[in-house]
Amino acid sequence: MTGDDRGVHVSVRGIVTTVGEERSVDTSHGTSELVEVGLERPEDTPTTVTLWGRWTETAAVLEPGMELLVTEPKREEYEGERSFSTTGDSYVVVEPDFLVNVTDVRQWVQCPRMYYLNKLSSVPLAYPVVKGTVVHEVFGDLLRGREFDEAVEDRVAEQALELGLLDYTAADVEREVAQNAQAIAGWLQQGRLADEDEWRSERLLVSETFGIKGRADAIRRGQPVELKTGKNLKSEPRFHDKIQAAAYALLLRERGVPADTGTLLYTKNEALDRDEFTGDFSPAKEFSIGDGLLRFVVRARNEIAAMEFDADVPTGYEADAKCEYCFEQDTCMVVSGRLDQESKAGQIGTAIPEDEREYFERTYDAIEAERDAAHDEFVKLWRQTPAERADDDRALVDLEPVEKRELPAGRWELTARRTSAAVSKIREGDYVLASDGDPIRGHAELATVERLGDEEVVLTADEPVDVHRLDVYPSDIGPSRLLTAVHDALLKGDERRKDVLFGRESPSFDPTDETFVDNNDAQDEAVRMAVTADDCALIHGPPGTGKTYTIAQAVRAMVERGERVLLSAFTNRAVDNALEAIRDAGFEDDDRGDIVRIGTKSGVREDMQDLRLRRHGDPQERAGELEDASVVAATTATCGSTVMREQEFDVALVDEAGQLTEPGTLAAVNLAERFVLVGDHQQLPPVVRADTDLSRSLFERLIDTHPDAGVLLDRQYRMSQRIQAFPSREFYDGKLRPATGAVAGRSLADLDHVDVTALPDSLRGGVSMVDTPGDDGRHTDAVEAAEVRRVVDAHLEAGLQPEEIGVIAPFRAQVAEITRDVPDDVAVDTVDRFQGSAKEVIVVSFVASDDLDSPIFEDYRRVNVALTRAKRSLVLVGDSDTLSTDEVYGRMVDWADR
Ligand SMILES: Nc1ncnc2c1ncn2[C@@H]1O[C@H](COP(=O)(O)OP(=O)(O)OP(=O)(O)O)[C@@H](O)[C@H]1O
Repeated sequence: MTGDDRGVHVSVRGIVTTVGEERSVDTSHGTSELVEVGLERPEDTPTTVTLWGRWTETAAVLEPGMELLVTEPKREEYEGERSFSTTGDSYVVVEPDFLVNVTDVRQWVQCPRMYYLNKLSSVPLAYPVVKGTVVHEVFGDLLRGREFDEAVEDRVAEQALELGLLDYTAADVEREVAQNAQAIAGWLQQGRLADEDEWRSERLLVSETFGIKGRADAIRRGQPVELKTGKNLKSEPRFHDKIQAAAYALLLRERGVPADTGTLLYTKNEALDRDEFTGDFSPAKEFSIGDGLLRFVVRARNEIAAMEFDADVPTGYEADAKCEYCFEQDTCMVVSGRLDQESKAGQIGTAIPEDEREYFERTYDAIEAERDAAHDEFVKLWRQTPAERADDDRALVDLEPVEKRELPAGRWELTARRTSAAVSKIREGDYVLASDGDPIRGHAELATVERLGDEEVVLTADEPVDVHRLDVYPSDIGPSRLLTAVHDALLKGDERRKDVLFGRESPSFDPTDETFVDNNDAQDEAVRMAVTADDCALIHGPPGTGKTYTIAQAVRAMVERGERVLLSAFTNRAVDNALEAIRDAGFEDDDRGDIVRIGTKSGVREDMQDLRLRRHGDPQERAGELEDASVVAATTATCGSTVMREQEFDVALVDEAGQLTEPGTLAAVNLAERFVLVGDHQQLPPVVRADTDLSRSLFERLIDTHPDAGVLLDRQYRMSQRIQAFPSREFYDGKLRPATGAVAGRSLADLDHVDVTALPDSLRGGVSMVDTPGDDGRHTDAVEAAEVRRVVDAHLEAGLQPEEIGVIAPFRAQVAEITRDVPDDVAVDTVDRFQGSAKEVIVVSFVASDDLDSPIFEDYRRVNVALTRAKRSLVLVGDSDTLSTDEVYGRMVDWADR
């Protein structure tokens, strides 16, 4: 038993070991089916649970290894053995930690194949979808009391970019949306007259019992309301629409709200011409939600969870769906044909080659593993205590609500005071769960972090909430976009491109003897390859070798040739750095074309805001700005967005390619005829949650497969020769050299404002080791932190400016410990956040007193990044004995200690 044996919410939970045959038995209520399931329980004895009646349908999808939860079971003792069986109140949940979206359940009920297709290829840019979004937003606005015309106008303007790309004018869309919204407004009005309506819009509901999550369009007097922008002239809502409302009712019930009625609002009904049709024109259709329907929802959800357990592919035979009436039939047949899958609709076209199918399946599984890992993050919202969440840097706790201010459009600005200087992953611009202290069972709202100061945090949200806690919102949009990228590359991609990606053909180049960079041969060659590549070019740039500079020269040369360029990178920072270099190269002055930066306000750096494409406004203007731009810059994640997937480029240039997964890279390169990847696979690898081969970048694989398409930038403009020596030898086969004599000879003594004689002898050598015994802290080391502070102070006293000094530590806790006592302008951060930047002086705190069990040591590439941030002086602080237990770090200590 988990939880309280005698409590109300009793349940039995375990891992399935055996699934018996279905049997019929005669009971006092007639004949009934049953299946016995063996369960292993982590902290209890193994047991058996008998699933009765329609729960045998769930038993049919069960397999050993799956986790099973049965609520409200009956307990039986027989000859000392305890067993369980379902009761009339029970729910049976397969893999309860796998969170299925309500919209997925709806789709699955329509056709399991449709659910699968939707996973592979996210929603394309299409007018009905955009209009649907606008109507939903207007609905929310009306609920919050916003004025009708203003809401329609503003929400249409918000979708200007999408609408413009689809060639719709604002006036046309406003007219149509107004018609749809009229139905809602009228219906709302009736409720208001009765003066008993209690509404709230867009509610996020996550169920820890049923493994379901979703956002209900609205809750009215505790009952779910779903909006559909279609018509329905029958008196009953459509079955799959009912399923959606019923799922929300289930989640509300879990919270103790007695939801038993669903309402579907078909907004188009009111807009129809009544003379043409006969039928039920009322937009709102209510239906009652009984236990049978709720159990149906859970069984459908179980089918999805069971299928995802071993990443099976549904065939469509699972459902009664009629393929000939399905508007997805063609797509379904094409996907079945290309991937040689069995499907009810049948196959058309020829299958992609064996190796591509194998790649597809392997990558699909790896992405699904990422999705599972994202789900684990959700589960932590209720499994971990607030303190554990805070320790994991995934929450800010102990906030005190200060103010709730209503904003003009009915949204809210929420201010809370921070009671500690705790660190977390939460940043300005992030989407977070703002809650009263319990993000799952309490009151929680999805909110945007507008400002995050040391004292205060300011958020905006649809509804007011007393903010006591913020949690990172574990979105799974990432995996969905990755799947789409793989689908687009393999099923829709160009054949020649795939020949190159799969190593069947070598990339070709169209030679030119033009010179692009006159003082650096490797850079010159890199730009030449980038400009003349028919398929792809790979630029390997170790630290400080002018990757950004090379990218700027390449983009300039490409635009000069009349090409349209997509400039992308893993992080916003790299995108903005590249743009800065392009501007520095005089791009705009030459009037060669426009640059457009796509990103959120908080994601884009201040000095690039003028390039940022605004989304609000007139459709034709917004779309024109994007379509006319000769350079479009965005992160690779944004390249997977609906709008970007519609764009076409001659060439995609992707920076930080060593940090991108294969599908992450494909999201950008899918949009262009040819591509250039720039990166360094000896620095940080792709960040992935699950241990799969997604952690190897496409860049690294292609450098291996097509060495001739690659070029190494071998001259670095950053580090003194003394600093460069070790990383060059260990990580770049000794090929890295200083670009000039001046770079080679760099030292603190060159800086006019620095008096080197004021530094202790031990810190004058360019690379130094400060040996500390350390303390026993796991994530912090106070002794080491104190030493780091002394080193920083010594440099400040010698005249260095705080902003010329950087400190790198492996854990955020150590970062916080050090930050407390050094001046604000000294940058203190983890390796991951230091990649791509450099300082005159870098101090590295290793926090290793007993073993090398820390993120910085997981991978030599992290240490490489840490060591190569320094220009003139590098100070390593740590326990040299512990460090020397590893061969590479032993050599590092010898080098530093020289
Ligand atoms: N060919 C060149 N001639 C003169 N200066 C150059 C040249 N290439 C690069 N530089 C200079 O070297 C410095 C480092 O270049 P850049 O920032 O492009 O390096 P990077 O490889 O992008 O660095 P990181 O490793 O941090 O990504 C810059 O100040 C840049 O202006």
